[in-house]
Amino acid sequence: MEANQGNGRILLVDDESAILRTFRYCLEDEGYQVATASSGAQAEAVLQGQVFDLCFLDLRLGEESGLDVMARMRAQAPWMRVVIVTAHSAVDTAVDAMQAGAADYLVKPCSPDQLRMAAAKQLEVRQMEARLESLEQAVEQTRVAPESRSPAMMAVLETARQVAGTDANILILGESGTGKGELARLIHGWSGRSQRDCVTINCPSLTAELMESELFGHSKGAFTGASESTLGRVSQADGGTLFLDEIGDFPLTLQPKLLRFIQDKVYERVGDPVTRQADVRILAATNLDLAEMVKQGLFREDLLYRLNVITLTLPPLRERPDDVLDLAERFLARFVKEYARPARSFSEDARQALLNYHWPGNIRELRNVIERVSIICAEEQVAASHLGLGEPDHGNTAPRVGSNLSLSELERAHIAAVLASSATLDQAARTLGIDASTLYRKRKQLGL
Ligand SMILES: Nc1ncnc2c1ncn2[C@@H]1O[C@H](COP(=O)(O)OP(=O)(O)OP(=O)(O)O)[C@@H](O)[C@H]1O
Repeated sequence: MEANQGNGRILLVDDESAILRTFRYCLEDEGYQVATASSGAQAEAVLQGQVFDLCFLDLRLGEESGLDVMARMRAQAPWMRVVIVTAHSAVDTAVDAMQAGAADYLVKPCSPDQLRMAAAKQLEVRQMEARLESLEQAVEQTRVAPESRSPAMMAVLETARQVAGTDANILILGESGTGKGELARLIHGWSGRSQRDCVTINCPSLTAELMESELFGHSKGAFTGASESTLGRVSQADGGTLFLDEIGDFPLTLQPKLLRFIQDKVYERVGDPVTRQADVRILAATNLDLAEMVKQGLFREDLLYRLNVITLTLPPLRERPDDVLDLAERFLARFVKEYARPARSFSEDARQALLNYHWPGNIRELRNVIERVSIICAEEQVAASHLGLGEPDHGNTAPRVGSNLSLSELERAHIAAVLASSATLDQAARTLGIDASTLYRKRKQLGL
């Protein structure tokens, strides 16, 4: 519980000024930031301007129904934990409040120790909740240590390590599937910010309006459907790192607001004029040619110069032949363990096939191929025929409607062909008749 010492923002709501004063002194002594309100309306006004992790709420606020006040506060700040403060005689109402979403209750009069413990307990939960998302992302896949025998890759890793500890913004370039997201998470892990979150935003998946509220948050009622306030990714990344994946697809109309945030570290939530600050290190990645996009008026030059203080370019897998077999072996070991399958090694012809293939989908494609082979290979040794890698044939063997293909194979081939002939993801999505976020997910899913 000591981990929370001094690290929590607490709102006290009570109509008795003596209680507010005593609670405040006790909690400020612990190093917490404390604000007070003596009515529901005042509490809501305070919540408009500041973010709190925890609220101690007296349900008896004059004429107002404490449960209504709690419901309004929870809609405004759903992340905030609420502890009900109640007299012995009103424990029943506290129990109702807990059913309505309060985290705990405290019976008055309480000792300073009881108050401190109640605060520490809730702040610990709040902190754990905030970290859960990033941890889930991290454990989703056991990451293979970033070892490489390729000189180009070794140079990138070396520079990445050197600059990780600075707050310089980094732009990571490379073809799709080369591991840009992976490198961003490594840089965060090597930086002094690793105890805080590395928050990722996938730029193509959102329209300008949704992106603004995703990034900066919004207040309740800011637009139709905004029934609850949200904190926004920038606030979530405070003290940590914000990774803007596929920055080339960041909405042009929103680029000035991102630029201002990167320059001045200040922002406003949608529908809320209060200017807030966040200390966030920016990493961005793209497989697009941003300089060319600047020339075409599709990307702001000033934003590009803010993002690319350091540029790291990941080599495509076909230029890392030394790493292909190492990676393949590591993926094989991992997937056969995961699926409890018999394959243990690659035959000589399989090794040759892995080396001869061009890997247009880079590490992502290699990973998908090895995952598939781990499942289908019933022998100890994987043969070239299991891998099913032929050089891409530009002759007349392209999948055709009505040929001997499953629906998903046909879908994959069609999406790949449309992507190859489209200038942007948006254009490809329009041709395919799906929205960009669906296309984005499908690309990842199909390893394109
Ligand atoms: N060094 C590595 N070791 C193991 N797996 C890796 C490594 N680098 C990347 N991968 C895996 O390859 C896949 C693609 O990586 P990642 O998403 O980071 O690529 P990307 O360049 O960001 O792709 P895109 O541009 O499509 O977003 C992921 O499944 C990732 O886990």
